[in-house]
Amino acid sequence: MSTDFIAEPVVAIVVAAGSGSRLGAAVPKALVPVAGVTLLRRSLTQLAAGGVQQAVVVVPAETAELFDADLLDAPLPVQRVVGGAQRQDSVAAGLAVLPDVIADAEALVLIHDAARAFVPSDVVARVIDAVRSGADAAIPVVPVADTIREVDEAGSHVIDRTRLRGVQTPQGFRRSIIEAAHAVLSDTGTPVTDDAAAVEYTGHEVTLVAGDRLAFKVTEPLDVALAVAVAGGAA
Ligand SMILES: Nc1ccn([C@@H]2O[C@H](COP(=O)(O)OP(=O)(O)OP(=O)(O)O)[C@@H](O)[C@H]2O)c(=O)n1
Ligand SMILES: C[C@](O)(CO)[C@H](O)COP(=O)(O)O
Repeated sequence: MSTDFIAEPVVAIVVAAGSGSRLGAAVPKALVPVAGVTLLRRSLTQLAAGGVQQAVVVVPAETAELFDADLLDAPLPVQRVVGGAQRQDSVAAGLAVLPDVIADAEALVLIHDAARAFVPSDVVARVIDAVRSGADAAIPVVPVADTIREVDEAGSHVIDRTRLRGVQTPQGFRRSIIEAAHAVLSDTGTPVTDDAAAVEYTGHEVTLVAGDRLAFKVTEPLDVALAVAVAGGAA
């Protein structure tokens, strides 16, 4: 009998179903080209380089067909699915098709914003390694660069930024844990802004790994200028 260790498969859910209203591009944000390569394709390439083996790509219902050409010859096997009104709905739509994509109940699931197109492959690998090593949830984080103030009715006060972290993606989970967490959110109508908050809501601990400024989220037009500079080419 072979005693070789067979690592669990790694599947990514890449959420690309946002409207991109703050960017205001003529095409869906995930299809915005930077130096000739779309944000979505860049994300898939970085995920594959970091150890992801297949992906579910969640796209907007109104423009779903526009994504087909970009997904031809993707750097890893991809299934396209339509998303929902909020990011959380889009993640849930991706999780819903996982049984069609992968049989292994203990697969690793990475959830990634297509808009974080320049995430370094070593960040992806760190997230995968942390979950493989036993973390229920692993997320990349970076220190906060600005001084931060909390505002309330009484005025505002400064927060100790040494205790704060900016949260990036991909966020990694054991499949059973993230599926159960999103089911609870759906049953209870609980909103979250990321998937680590979902598993935390269901009582799991979140492990932090080192993120990278390059995993910035393309959100506003200025971010495209940064993306072009990072890509080292013309828009
Ligand atoms: N209903 C939604 C909303 C967001 N997203 C995805 O979640 C990621 C993070 O969202 P953000 O970058 O803020 O994108 P948008 O919601 O599209 O941006 P905006 O708020 O400017 O409209 C993106 O990859 C986006 O496509 C999604 O799949 N489904
Ligand atoms: C998931 C996320 O990118 C982590 O920082 C962030 O919460 C997404 O927020 P958005 O408002 O949906 O872009």
